[in-house]
Amino acid sequence: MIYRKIDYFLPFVKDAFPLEKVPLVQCITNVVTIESVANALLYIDAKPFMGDDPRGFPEFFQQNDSLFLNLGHISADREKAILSAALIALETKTPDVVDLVGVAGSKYRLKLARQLFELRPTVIKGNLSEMRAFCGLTSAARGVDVSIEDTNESAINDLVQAMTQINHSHPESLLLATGQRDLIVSDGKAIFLENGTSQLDRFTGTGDIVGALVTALLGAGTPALKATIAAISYFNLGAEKAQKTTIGLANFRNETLNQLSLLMNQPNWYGEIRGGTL
Ligand SMILES: Nc1ncnc2c1ncn2[C@@H]1O[C@H](COP(=O)(O)OP(=O)(O)OP(=O)(O)O)[C@@H](O)[C@H]1O
Ligand SMILES: Cc1ncsc1CCO
Ligand SMILES: [Mg+2]
Repeated sequence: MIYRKIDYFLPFVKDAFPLEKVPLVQCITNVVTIESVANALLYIDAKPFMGDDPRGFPEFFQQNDSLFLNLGHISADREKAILSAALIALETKTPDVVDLVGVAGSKYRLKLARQLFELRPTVIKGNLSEMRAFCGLTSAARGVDVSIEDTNESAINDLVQAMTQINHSHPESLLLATGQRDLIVSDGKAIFLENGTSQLDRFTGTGDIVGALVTALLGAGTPALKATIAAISYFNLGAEKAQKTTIGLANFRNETLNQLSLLMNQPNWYGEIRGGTL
């Protein structure tokens, strides 16, 4: 693990915000956090569209700039809709992000995730426990959150190795695993980021929001690695700021979301990025 100075990260964050254009981001996402995801997109000046009915897809895909597919809330119908949207994204070269919510504890989600991966999403992401399950490693997760046992040094090393192998056979897709330390594997390169605060584990939808922010940046024309590093750093540095001025989780949540619209006005918002290469 080599820590890198801010100069290493500058090309990935410097001009990422404000977005170059206002992207229309189509989201098929879970009902738990759908409103937070839509508002988070609006706060960074993207346009959300929660269009999940396949009857609308031919029209939606003429308008959208990118697609967010989140497995947090699945039914037989939604599974069909997600697969059909991923196929159209491949055909129309619409950049897309697959969020592996719940794959660690749900075999049919894992099966769907593998099917979606064959359709070459631009980015595939999950928390550390979800990404372990996706890579075929044992995962200690219960439900949708990271399990502490999946976050120690040796678990992280195994995961980076497994992600690198998968990236080798599927070079079109960037892999992202989130948690206290975020891991990114793309083009054979492995990068880690360490911003954020432990309270981010204590309100729901943080991973969903990060997934949607990556999707918005892709929709604005940002390449995958830059979109991923910029989205995570922007969200996590906003949360660090929120933590300093709030008491209580509901206020922290509110201020973290508030920072999505504010942080970009600070010229050096990325100055405190911590991370490096693996
Ligand atoms: N303990 C932590 N310390 C610092 N940052 C964290 C921590 N846990 C999560 N984060 C940050 O919070 C964001 C969401 O990551 P997390 O792994 O919690 O997603 P998730 O489990 O998919 O969330 P959800 O399922 O609630 O949407 C990421 O940007 C990550 O870096
Ligand atoms: C709590 C929860 N359950 C299914 S999806 C979801 C939101 C976090 O992704
Ligand atoms: Mg998640």
